[in-house]
Amino acid sequence: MAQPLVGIIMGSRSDWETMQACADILTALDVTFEAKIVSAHRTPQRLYDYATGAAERGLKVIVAGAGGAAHLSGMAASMTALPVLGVPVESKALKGMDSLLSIAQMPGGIPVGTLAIGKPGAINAGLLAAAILALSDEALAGRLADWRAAQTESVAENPE
Ligand SMILES: Nc1c(C(=O)O)ncn1[C@@H]1O[C@H](COP(=O)(O)O)[C@@H](O)[C@H]1O
Repeated sequence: MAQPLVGIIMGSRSDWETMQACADILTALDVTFEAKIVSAHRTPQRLYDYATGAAERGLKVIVAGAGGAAHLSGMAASMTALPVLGVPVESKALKGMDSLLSIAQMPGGIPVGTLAIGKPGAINAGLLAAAILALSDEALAGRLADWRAAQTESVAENPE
């Protein structure tokens, strides 16, 4: 199996429905990734092992999706120098506002690149991870440019 460059982690299996959109984009762009359930709250040792070992294992970007009190991305970012992108998963009680604020409002010094709530955020996390990797991968930069051109092409000018 090819070396994964992006690590998609999520706090619960219930987040997969959202985070699959990130995986789909990476697949479309031919970017290797892995997807794991890792929780700061429920599996703290798994998170510690994952984050501290990520760079050594060859990952280049981590995308972390979680909902509610979403500590996953911030805690991951505290333990690795890799870029961490946070996807606020929509929560039932507060529609993802809790997830968004707990991911975005990091203290200065430990950044998490925060995306939009839900699937749009998961899609954009995939695109942003690809854009980061494309800085040092010309072929991927070309695939990303093609993807964007196809998207532009698909937008009709007239509403009917
Ligand atoms: N926010 C976190 C973390 C974390 O931040 O580490 N671990 C699980 N969770 C979140 O709890 C929500 C409900 O989880 P369940 O559906 O398993 O009850 C999920 O959206 C998950 O991301």
